[in-house]
Amino acid sequence: MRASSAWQQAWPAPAKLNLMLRILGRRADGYHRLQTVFQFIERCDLIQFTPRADGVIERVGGPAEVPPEQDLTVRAARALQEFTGCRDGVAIDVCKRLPMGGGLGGGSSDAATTLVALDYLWETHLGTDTLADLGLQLGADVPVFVRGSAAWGEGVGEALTPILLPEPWYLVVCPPCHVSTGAVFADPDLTRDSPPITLSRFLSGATENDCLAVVTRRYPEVAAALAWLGDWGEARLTGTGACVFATFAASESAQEALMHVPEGWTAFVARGLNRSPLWQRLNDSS
Ligand SMILES: C[C@](O)(CO)[C@H](O)COP(=O)(O)OP(=O)(O)OC[C@H]1O[C@@H](n2ccc(N)nc2=O)[C@H](O)[C@@H]1O
Ligand SMILES: Nc1ncnc2c1ncn2[C@@H]1O[C@H](COP(=O)(O)OP(=O)(O)OP(=O)(O)O)[C@@H](O)[C@H]1O
Repeated sequence: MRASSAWQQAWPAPAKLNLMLRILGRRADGYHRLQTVFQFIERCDLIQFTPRADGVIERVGGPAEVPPEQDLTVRAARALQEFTGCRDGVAIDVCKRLPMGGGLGGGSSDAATTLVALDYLWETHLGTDTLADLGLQLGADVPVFVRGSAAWGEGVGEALTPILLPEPWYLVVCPPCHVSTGAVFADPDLTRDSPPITLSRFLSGATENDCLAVVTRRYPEVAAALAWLGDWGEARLTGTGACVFATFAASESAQEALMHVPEGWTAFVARGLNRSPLWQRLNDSS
């Protein structure tokens, strides 16, 4: 068991954007078959892990609205402990900076960072493939964060092919609503029969998100954010929302747009990343 302390030693859990999202069909278990493109952004939650020798897993800090036992960090730590039979425990402190229910995958990323960090700190040595499989049991978005590469995603989002994309600046706008991913995927009006496309079709401009119509009907705030952002560039929805984003070639132009975001919406500018900062953090430790 390796020691870890101070916030400077915190592990990053970055957000993701879905640069496009197609829904090809629904499986017997209710999950949907997708095609999507994941890219990370440099905006992160931060998580501090303090290993304990007594086997106890506890969350000592985190979002008040998520009870500790339901927190994906705690659930990920328990899953790893049970899978490996490891007798170590951990105190987990989550500094939440990503909006929840925003389609940025914050909870999934927190789970992935917990799996990767504890696999190192507990010296369980499962490695990426097994951690990604374990993560998939916690959420469809967890494997991409475990693997840490921008990717073309298929299956339920777990069949991942790493890709290299331009790394532009994004303006991400978060309207004041919390989208339930489950409710969007359960909506009878959801498009579920999109024909599959190739990566090159995406690269030549097929960037639709099949959740858009249902999300904007259920959440007018998302429609308003898309309309506002559309004046600055091509406005897209990430995942099931609520966040929307647009691409900028230069940080300055993204910052200029940020200054005009209407009051009441949170927003930030962040660089796109093909490699998750989680892996840089792991390399710094090793
Ligand atoms: C929309 C995306 O964020 C795109 O990256 C993901 O597909 C959602 O990933 P996630 O939040 O990790 O999803 P989970 O926590 O596994 O599932 C939340 C809910 O979304 C639905 N769900 C999710 C992923 C998927 N491929 N099909 C689904 O139908 C399931 O009904 C589930 O009840
Ligand atoms: N550490 C955590 N951070 C955020 N949410 C968590 C966490 N643990 C559990 N949750 C639960 O997961 C829900 C979804 O949170 P999350 O921030 O991942 O949404 P999201 O960005 O819409 O995700 P996705 O794009 O994967 O659907 C929250 O509403 C919360 O109830």
